[in-house]
Amino acid sequence: MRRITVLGSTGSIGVQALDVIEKNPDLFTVVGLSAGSNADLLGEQAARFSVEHTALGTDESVALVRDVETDVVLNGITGSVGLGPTLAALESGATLALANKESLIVGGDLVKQRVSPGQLVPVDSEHSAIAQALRSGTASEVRRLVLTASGGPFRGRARESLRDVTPREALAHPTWDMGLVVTTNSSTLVNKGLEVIEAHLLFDIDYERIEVTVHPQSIVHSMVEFVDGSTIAQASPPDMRLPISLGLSWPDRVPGVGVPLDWTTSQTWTFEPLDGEAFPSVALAKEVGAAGSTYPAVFNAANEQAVLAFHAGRIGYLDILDTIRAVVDAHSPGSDALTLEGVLEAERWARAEADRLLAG
Ligand SMILES: NC(=O)C1=CN([C@@H]2O[C@H](COP(=O)(O)OP(=O)(O)OC[C@H]3O[C@@H](n4cnc5c(N)ncnc54)[C@H](OP(=O)(O)O)[C@@H]3O)[C@@H](O)[C@H]2O)C=CC1
Ligand SMILES: CC(=O)[C@@H](O)[C@H](O)COP(=O)(O)O
Ligand SMILES: [Mn+2]
Repeated sequence: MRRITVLGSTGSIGVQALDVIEKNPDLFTVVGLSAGSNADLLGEQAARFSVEHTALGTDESVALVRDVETDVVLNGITGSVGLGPTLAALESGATLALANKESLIVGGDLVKQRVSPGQLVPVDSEHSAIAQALRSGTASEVRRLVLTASGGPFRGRARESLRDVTPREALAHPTWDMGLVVTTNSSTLVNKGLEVIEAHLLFDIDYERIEVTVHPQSIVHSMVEFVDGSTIAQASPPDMRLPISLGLSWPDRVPGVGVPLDWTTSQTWTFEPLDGEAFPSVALAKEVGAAGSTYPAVFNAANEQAVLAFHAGRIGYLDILDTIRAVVDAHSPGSDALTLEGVLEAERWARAEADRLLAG
């Protein structure tokens, strides 16, 4: 029986994780829950799972992770505020099932240095797919990683045609039902850019050997190409409960957690190149990833500010990418080795710089 702490239990990942746990009472028990501000739902969840320890906000989430003995911490918080809880989870010695990709991306080596072998299990669907595919080979046999992208709701559109799209249109994801930030990021392809950096950090593969292909059906969740020309892909209908369950029970699979593909009906899976002119975010993310230091933190923080401003109706859709680019260009990182204070300071600067540009 694994004891699970779910951070961000009131969100999309958190609610689906509790569904997996509830259906598998012989495998999992919940010992801690946290949310940002939704105290009502958190209270209901605590009552439903008889959980004694709950937390609201980042500081309480960190304390929860430190104080409550647990086998697995699922970090389902959204945004780089998840960094403190991620570091606390690693320090606690528990397995970290990581949906909160932002904490790995902004923390970079600071996070990696704290990870014991096998301690971090990716929950993001693409990275779970790669981790599953890598069970069939060693890292030295990998030629490249190929991340799939749905292409989002604006796939096939030219950049200029996106100037007046609304928040509602940006939230109409074609295949996944997710929280506001990651859904918006899918529409701009910033999510895929973040995921390229995440893949580099998780699997130690150079950026030149990480590619993105657009796969609108979101059935193949990513692929590993090996040195002999073999490619192993992981495929399943789009349902996060599968990678969440693997995060909670790695390396074991949870029987019945997902519905398998139906091979009795016709289906078509398509793959097409990413339109880098309409969606420059992946190329920009590779640039900031390769630059390293505090650049990924600045990229992410500028995006978080711009996404909030877009949903508040303060800026247009194309301003999101323009702002990220301008903030990244204006950034000059300190020359010293990456420190937590350095990352937090770079983030503060990037948020202020983004807000200044957006207000203008
Ligand atoms: N949803 C999905 O299918 C996928 C999500 N991911 C990643 O998983 C993470 C979560 O995404 P998603 O579930 O969609 O997001 P949601 O917006 O649906 O949920 C976010 C959760 O984080 C909580 N939260 C926000 N701020 C804080 C804070 N300061 N301290 C503690 N908890 C906080 C929210 O609480 P409250 O409700 O109180 O605001 C909520 O429980 C993101 O990093 C995303 O990129 C990755 C792959 C797929
Ligand atoms: C389900 C999941 O992992 C999301 O991060 C997903 O990747 C979003 O889809 P796209 O970014 O490919 O549109
Ligand atoms: Mn993903």
